[in-house]
Amino acid sequence: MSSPLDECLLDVDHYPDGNGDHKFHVRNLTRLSHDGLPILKGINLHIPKGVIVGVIGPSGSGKSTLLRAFNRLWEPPSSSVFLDGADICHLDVLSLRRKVGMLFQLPSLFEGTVADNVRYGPQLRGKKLSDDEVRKLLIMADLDASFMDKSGAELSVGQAQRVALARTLANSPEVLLLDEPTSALDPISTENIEDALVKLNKSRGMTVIMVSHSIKQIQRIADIVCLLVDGEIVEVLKPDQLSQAKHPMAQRFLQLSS
Ligand SMILES: Nc1ncnc2c1ncn2[C@@H]1O[C@H](COP(=O)(O)OP(=O)(O)OP(=O)(O)O)[C@@H](O)[C@H]1O
Repeated sequence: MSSPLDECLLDVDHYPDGNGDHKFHVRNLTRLSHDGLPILKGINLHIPKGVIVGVIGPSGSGKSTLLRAFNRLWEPPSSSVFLDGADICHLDVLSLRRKVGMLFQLPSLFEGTVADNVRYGPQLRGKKLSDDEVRKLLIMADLDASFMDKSGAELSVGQAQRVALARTLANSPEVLLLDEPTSALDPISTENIEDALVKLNKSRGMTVIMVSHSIKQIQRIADIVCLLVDGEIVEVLKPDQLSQAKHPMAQRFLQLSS
């Protein structure tokens, strides 16, 4: 019997649409720029439930574009991205983004306190989180509950990123998309965020898809790594097998990045 990680390596055609074992299923995902140049060239990928997937590759290879397709920040063509077997183009976009939360490189907090930020998403749906619920979410994001009444403006970038994580977690996402979430942070803040992600993955089975420029970071936390070169996934490897990448551009990228 194959493990979930092995399944990620299999060709998409082995599975019919709606296979329940995968969180995401990407089929022939293609994007052209306004000038007609290919940005994504027919990506095929299965992402099993509950894994941490690292996406790495040279600058301009299409990593952010791929990530943004998963919650329709970029609208993919229909029948190319499936969440739990459902074409995401047919889902209500706001419910999709609650299920598939996203953190960016730089946190952008709203005006008000940390608690106001964390309460934001549920409040849109008419639910007011109690102080206790806010504290729990902050702790889940590896931030001390005493931060609750601080203003967003008082925080360091690393603390603000963890508030942004708690704000995302308040929507109870099943998947977290992360676009270089620690590239603006110092090593200690980076470790705090990584710890929080690993805990969320282990304790809640949250699926995490993370773009990172740091191969070391990917090796620390990812279960599986997708190497994207020039709009194509050229390798899907386990983190300890990265040195075995065969594609010449992937090898060069890995050599220069290590
Ligand atoms: N909205 C857009 N319109 C036109 N071209 C775009 C658009 N978004 C991205 N691109 C182009 O698509 C290519 C891939 O961009 P993308 O940001 O996805 O790459 P990346 O791998 O995330 O890069 P980086 O590591 O530098 O962030 C680039 O050549 C970029 O200029």
